[in-house]
Amino acid sequence: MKITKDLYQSSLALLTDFYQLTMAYAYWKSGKSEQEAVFNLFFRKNPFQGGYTIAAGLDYIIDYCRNFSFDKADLDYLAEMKNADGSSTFEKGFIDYLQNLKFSCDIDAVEEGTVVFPNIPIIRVKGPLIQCQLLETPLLNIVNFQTLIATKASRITEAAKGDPVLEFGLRRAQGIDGALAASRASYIGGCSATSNVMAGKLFGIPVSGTHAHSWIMSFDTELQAFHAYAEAFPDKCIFLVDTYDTVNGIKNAIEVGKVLREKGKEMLGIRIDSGDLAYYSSIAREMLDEAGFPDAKVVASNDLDEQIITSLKIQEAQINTWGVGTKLVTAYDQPALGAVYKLAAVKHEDGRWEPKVKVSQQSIKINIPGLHDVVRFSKNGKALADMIFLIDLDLNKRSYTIIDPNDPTRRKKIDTNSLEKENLLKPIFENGSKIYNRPDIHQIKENTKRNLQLFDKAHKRLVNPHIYPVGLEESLYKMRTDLVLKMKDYDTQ
Ligand SMILES: Nc1ncnc2c1ncn2[C@@H]1O[C@H](COP(=O)(O)OP(=O)(O)OP(=O)(O)O)[C@@H](O)[C@H]1O
Ligand SMILES: O=P(O)(O)OC[C@H]1O[C@H](OP(=O)(O)OP(=O)(O)O)[C@H](O)[C@@H]1O
Ligand SMILES: O=C(O)c1cccnc1
Ligand SMILES: [Mg+2]
Repeated sequence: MKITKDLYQSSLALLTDFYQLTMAYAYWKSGKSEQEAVFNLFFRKNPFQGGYTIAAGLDYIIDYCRNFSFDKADLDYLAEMKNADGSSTFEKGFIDYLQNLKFSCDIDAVEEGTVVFPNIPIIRVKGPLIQCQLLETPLLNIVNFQTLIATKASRITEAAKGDPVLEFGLRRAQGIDGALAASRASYIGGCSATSNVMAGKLFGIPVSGTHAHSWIMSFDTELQAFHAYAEAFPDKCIFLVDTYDTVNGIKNAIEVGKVLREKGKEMLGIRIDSGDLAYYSSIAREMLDEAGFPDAKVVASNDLDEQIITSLKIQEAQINTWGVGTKLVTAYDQPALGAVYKLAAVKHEDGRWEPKVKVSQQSIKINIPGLHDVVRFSKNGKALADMIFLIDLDLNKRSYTIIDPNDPTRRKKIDTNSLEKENLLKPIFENGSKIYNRPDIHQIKENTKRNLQLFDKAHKRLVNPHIYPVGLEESLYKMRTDLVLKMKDYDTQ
């Protein structure tokens, strides 16, 4: 079993729901497999009751699509599948079809690190129906998790107000692949480093850490343990001070810090992992300052999340660096994003695109039909609104009206005079060939930072954020409403 990022670079065509394969077979049987279609991947609600979301996962998707093929073992497995009556599930002609299948879709997507909102297409896939369909499950699997964790990391780092946040989650993450993806997404979202060494090696994320209580406990005294650590790592000493008695632990750290200084080395700091973190961090700060260690940092950990960090900031806790594990990598308070992937249009033989809609009792569940794009309007470096529009719309008009897809009374008129506009969907694949230059992980992280600066703090606050306007351009809104009404009539006939 390969457990590295290479996993995404081998054949993973079977990493899909069985129904994608049964639909693929039925598309093939009914002669529809090559019909062109467009699917959009989007989510309906920002996670964590927040006001924004950070897109992540595209790099994995690029690998997935580039390596999209059924290898011999995959095909043998499918050929062996039987129906209840003993007949083959998939006939030989279909297995041969899959053997020759080459990824040939166009994919447009928002770049990783982009701030996104409900209803915006994060990924748009255009191509043969059968291929678009087979991509549904893996695309959702990848984007849902990494986007969720990048968003959680962003919230946690926003709460830390510029202090470094170290991701310590590996031991509590959802399995091996979940841990690796979480470390990657946490870095994209704003964390400074990870304790996960394999993530460091695979993705180029900085690796860092301190030491555990077991190190202290393995010696007769805490002081002996600190001295021994200082011998081994004179340049990397962050002493964990709370194994027995926190105040005494700080005293011991200072004592060893002085010995280090005599050798021309500086203790980096201390870590506190239990008790009242506001109280003990303030005591630590005072003791360190008084002893002549004003540059020594106070690291805190212990079941932290954005709410506790916010509270500790309000209490004026003297914490410089935050170690966050469990609640970050498991997205503890909301374990899934809920992004979906929906058919938006199919192309007919005469070249005409037909928009498609799924009617639902819940208006939030009605998708946005047709071939559309999304543009972000901004002014003087501040984002004002996002507009989802049909791709043949004239983008040089003086003004537009955007309408909330779930509430037609929420509208906004956009006078485009002196506004900057950016198309959020960037071309990634054209006819199956990658045309996108992938940024490295540090550039993606920078993109997150740049994107967040575009948004007013009212949209970024953790509780009851101000809703950022995202709407359908009027003519798209009308087309969608008409189509829903038409499909409802059709149903009741
Ligand atoms: N001043 C504080 N304000 C708000 N939350 C805090 C504060 N200090 C610590 N916490 C949080 O309270 C929770 C529990 O802390 P508690 O004092 O119970 O430590 P603990 O878990 O008992 O320590 P130990 O590891 O020794 O069991 C943790 O999530 C911690 O981050
Ligand atoms: O608290 P998290 O955000 O998950 O961060 C990681 C935690 O992992 C370690 O202890 P561990 O939880 O293994 O043991 P402990 O709680 O008994 O200290 C570390 O000391 C942190 O407290
Ligand atoms: O390096 C650390 O301090 C660390 C690493 C993993 C989990 N908790 C703490
Ligand atoms: Mg713990």
